[in-house]
Order: sequence, then C-alpha cells, then structure tokens
Amino acid sequence: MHINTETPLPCSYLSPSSDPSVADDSVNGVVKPRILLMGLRRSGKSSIQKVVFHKMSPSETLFLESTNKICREDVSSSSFVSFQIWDFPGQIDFFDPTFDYEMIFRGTGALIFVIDSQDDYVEALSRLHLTVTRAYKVNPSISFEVFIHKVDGLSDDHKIEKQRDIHKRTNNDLTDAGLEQIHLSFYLTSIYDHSIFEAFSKVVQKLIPQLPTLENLLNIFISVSNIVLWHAIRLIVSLNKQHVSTNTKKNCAPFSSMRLRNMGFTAPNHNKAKQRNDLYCYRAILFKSGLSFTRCCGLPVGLILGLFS
Ligand SMILES: Nc1nc2c(ncn2[C@@H]2O[C@H](COP(=O)(O)OP(=O)(O)OP(=O)(O)O)[C@@H](O)[C@H]2O)c(=O)[nH]1
Repeated sequence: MHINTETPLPCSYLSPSSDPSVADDSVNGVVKPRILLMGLRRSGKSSIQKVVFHKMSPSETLFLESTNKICREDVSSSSFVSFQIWDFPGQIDFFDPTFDYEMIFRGTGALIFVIDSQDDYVEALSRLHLTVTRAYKVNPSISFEVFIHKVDGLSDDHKIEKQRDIHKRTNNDLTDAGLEQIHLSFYLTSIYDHSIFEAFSKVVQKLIPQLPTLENLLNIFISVSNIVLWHAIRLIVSLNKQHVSTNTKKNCAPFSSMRLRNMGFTAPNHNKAKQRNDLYCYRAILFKSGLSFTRCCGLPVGLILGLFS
C-alpha cells in the first residue's frame, strides 16, 4: 500500500500568478492543502519527493537534474489524505516582482525547508529566516517544518550537535526579529532510511483536520469492544515488512501479545466477528492501531488511512 500520486500538474516557468492553472487549485471545488518544498540548490528537495511519492530508489536520485521551475503535483490516497506538493527551484528571489509569493503562501498548509547537513549551512539559515518571516506575515497558520537533510553521512553525536546548533541559531534569529512566536519543527532526515517517511508522515498528519475527531470516535469504538489489538498490529506489520527496522520493532514492543493479554484483551470470537457490529469495531481497531503504529514507526499516514477508506 502506498500513496498514489495523480498525474503531475504542469511545471511552471512563469510566475504562479500568471499561470492560469495555479490560479484554480481546487478539485471539484475543494481546495487541497498545499505543501511547499523549499531550500537551497542541491539540498535534496526533488529527491525527497521522488523517493517518498514515486518509489524512486535513493541511488537513482544521483542523476536528477536541477529544478529550474516550480513543479506541482497532486497526492491523494483517500478522501482524508489529499494535498498538493510544490517543489521550488533552489533560488527563489522573493524580491522579483513577477514572483507572487503572497498568493503562494496564502494557500499553504505546510512549508518544508530542506537544509543540506553535509554542507555549510550559514546561507541556508539566512534563506530559511527570510522565507519563514515572509511566509508568516502573509499566513501565520502555516506549519513550518525544517528537514535537516542528508544525515546519513553523520555520526549520531554529530547529528544531535547539528540539530541543536541549527535550532539555536534559527530561534535566535527569530527572537532578534521580534518573531519568537513562530514555531519551527525540526527533523533529521535522509532518503537512505525510513527517517524521510517518518518526517513526511508527521507533516501530513498536521494537515488532516479530521484526525482528532476520528481518533475520538475510534477511542469510543475501542472502549466498547473486546477484540484483540495484536491481530491488527500483526496485520500491519506483515503488510509493511519491508519498512520494519530494529527501531520499529522496539517501538512495537508495548503491543506484544503477552502484554495485550495481560491488559485484558482476548482472542477474537470469529463467529461474533462475522456479525455486522463487531466487524465495524474490528475495522475501527485496525484503523486506530494503524494510526498509532504509523506514529510510532513513521510510515506515511496515507498507508493506513488508505487501507480502511
Ligand atoms: N547522501 C545523501 N544525498 C542525498 C540525499 N537526498 C538527496 N541527496 C542527493 O543530493 C543531490 C541533490 O538532490 P536534488 O533532489 O536534485 O536537490 P534539489 O534540492 O531538488 O536541487 P535543485 O533542483 O537544484 O533545487 C542528489 O545528488 C541526491 O542524490 C540524502 O538524504 N542523503
């Protein structure tokens, strides 16, 4: 199960305001949340998009050409998970009068800024500051997400050190500008492991307005059901075997069958499960545990939502 991407929308060499297809982003009158991928040249933006949504192997990204235009793409796996990704060329000039950044930021749900951690990041940080302050003035409700990318080349200590340094410098810059209320989320990512899927999943989850309501409803379902959780976990683990890392297994330890039995869950009664109500509960538990599982191991949330939609 994976997130399906619809036909890519045309890339635009024009300023978005002069591109008629940008003016109307809505599908059947519903405007999809927009995720922007920004950052300096060669920071890894297009690679992230290709690996996460097009199943491109990380090594193939070595041959990607530099993006010189805004590329937009629709992503949808269900009615819950549906959004647009805009991949920007490395150097966007906010002062270019043909670049209508107000129009772009107004319809944006999340702005992902990608920083190449293997490179000197001083210029990237000043570009991040400029981008975030501009975007925030136009649309304070944007989620600002910083991917400290290409961490596969760094030791664990080095990763933590870089994250701390980037976090500190960025927050100092915002405080100096009197904008300490802007919240940035930081992620250590690489296309060579599951970290990029985990980070994207967290970004997308923030864009699903129905998520809290769904979770509440499912909690109610679960509280009245006695069907075991471990079946769901096993099902999901077996569906995603290829993504399961040692870390994931550790995260899933609380769901071990022994513990679930101790928590009072019993094996499902298959005769009863055939009954309509139990079936609904069963699916609800699968869905709920899928969400928890997605959170704990960082698989794309669409993977789970798509399963039960
Ligand atoms: N080591 C490592 N290299 C990566 C990673 N992600 C991307 N790269 C490499 O970084 C280089 C640049 O990647 P792109 O995706 O073209 O970068 P971009 O930000 O889209 O570049 P522009 O289109 O010029 O803005 C490629 O050679 C990728 O293989 C990563 O996680 N780790």
